Amino acid sequence: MAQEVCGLKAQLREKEEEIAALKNKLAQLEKSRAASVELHHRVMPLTPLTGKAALSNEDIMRYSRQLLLPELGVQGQLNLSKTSVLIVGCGGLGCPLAQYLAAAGVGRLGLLDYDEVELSNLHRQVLHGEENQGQAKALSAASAVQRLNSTVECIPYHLQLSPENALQLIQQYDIVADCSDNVPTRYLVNDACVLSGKPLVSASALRMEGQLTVYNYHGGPCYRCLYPVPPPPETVTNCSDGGVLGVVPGIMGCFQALEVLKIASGQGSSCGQQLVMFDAQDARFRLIRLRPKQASCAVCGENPSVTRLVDYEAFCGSAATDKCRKLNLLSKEQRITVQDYKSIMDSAEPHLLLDVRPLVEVDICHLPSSLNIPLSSLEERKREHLQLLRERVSQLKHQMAGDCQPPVYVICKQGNDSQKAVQILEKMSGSEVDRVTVKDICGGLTAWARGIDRTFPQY
Ligand SMILES: Nc1ncnc2c1ncn2[C@@H]1O[C@H](COP(=O)(O)OP(=O)(O)OP(=O)(O)O)[C@@H](O)[C@H]1O
Ligand SMILES: [Zn+2]
Repeated sequence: MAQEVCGLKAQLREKEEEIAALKNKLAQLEKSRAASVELHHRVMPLTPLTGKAALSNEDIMRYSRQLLLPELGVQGQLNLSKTSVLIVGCGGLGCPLAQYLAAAGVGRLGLLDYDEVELSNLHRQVLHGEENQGQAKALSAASAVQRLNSTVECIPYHLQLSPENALQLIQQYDIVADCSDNVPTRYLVNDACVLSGKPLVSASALRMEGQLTVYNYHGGPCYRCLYPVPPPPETVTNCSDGGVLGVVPGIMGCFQALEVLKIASGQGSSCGQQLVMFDAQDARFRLIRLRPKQASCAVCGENPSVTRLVDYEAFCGSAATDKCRKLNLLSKEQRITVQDYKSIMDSAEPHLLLDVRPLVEVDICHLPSSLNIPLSSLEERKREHLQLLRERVSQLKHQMAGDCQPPVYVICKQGNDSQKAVQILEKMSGSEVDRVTVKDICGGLTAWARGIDRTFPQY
């Protein structure tokens, strides 16, 4: 019996040593993986990418299923290994794009993003996991991509693409993919690609729709040829305002990967002069023939006025990030803070709280006893909604002393739409709504959740 115990103890010791050795090996592997994806905070000159002269047996096995395609073949695979691709934005489009390019064996991937991973990114930015929250998106994406294919050289840039760094960066890559989410960055990437002579595989996705085009490719148009003037900033919707079904950027990012792979392998893209429009609701793709390259284009035309990168935020009238789009439409007197509103609420002073978000957002969360009239209904002067507003105001009037009118406080998600609503209500005539004092609650429900009630949901 004692002998048996001794034997078991020895076995246990052996296993423990084995586990310790494995743990050690794992730690070393983690360390070397982390080292192989060192984060770049500025643009550095890269060594020229040589690619492979021939495929190894391991390459043949790894890429065997695509090597079998006559459209790709060995030469196509070797071409991929010689190609570098810069991905601008490691979000909903950039993640699937980077994943498929790495899996397919592209030689070098530049992964650029200034932002960090947030919980609300995870439904669509599929290279990032829960444990990556707070980490630079570029690093998180690069680590995931390296796990998938360690033979691909990955260069994560934790910085914002700007007129100061764009040319130096883009000149070092063969193909550029625009996976960003704002108009100034789109013009910046376009101009830098035209000035450096690089094809630009560009896509976008919002709500249930996506679009894709390849610009500046084989004599085709550039982004400016088609959109010489930026849209007014207030007409641009982003994912955090309009929402997006995660799989839609997933499909469009994969589509970008397809076009990049076709260009890189030598097959060429057929999207140089057409716009692909994807409608997820109807499960339909539509192809629209685009107008050709314009002789009058400011950057790629015959007499270009844009010969170096300019100030794109000034040109577009909006910031090159979608984080802080704060409108400032009202005077100080027309606005109150969330703290002011909390005091009004606590004092039980009669008032009307008007929530101007779309119904779908009110269903997610709302403050008690608010009246919901979406901004669009106010803009369209929807009769039944104005009637509702009149009724609520007159009910409240009974609680007021003398002939006083109850004040109306307007709230939305971030305090932009509520300002527009205040302007609309102030312009309304007495026959539409009674004369009332209308004020905006600065920063909306986001400010409420951050400054007053930490348990209130943020989205
Ligand atoms: N000029 C830029 N330089 C670097 N990265 C950029 C630039 N402009 C946009 N991006 C990045 O492009 C990505 C766009 O992806 P996406 O719209 O899916 O993400 P998001 O901005 O995190 O989303 P949400 O709007 O839900 O917060 C973002 O990660 C953003 O940080
Ligand atoms: Zn052009």
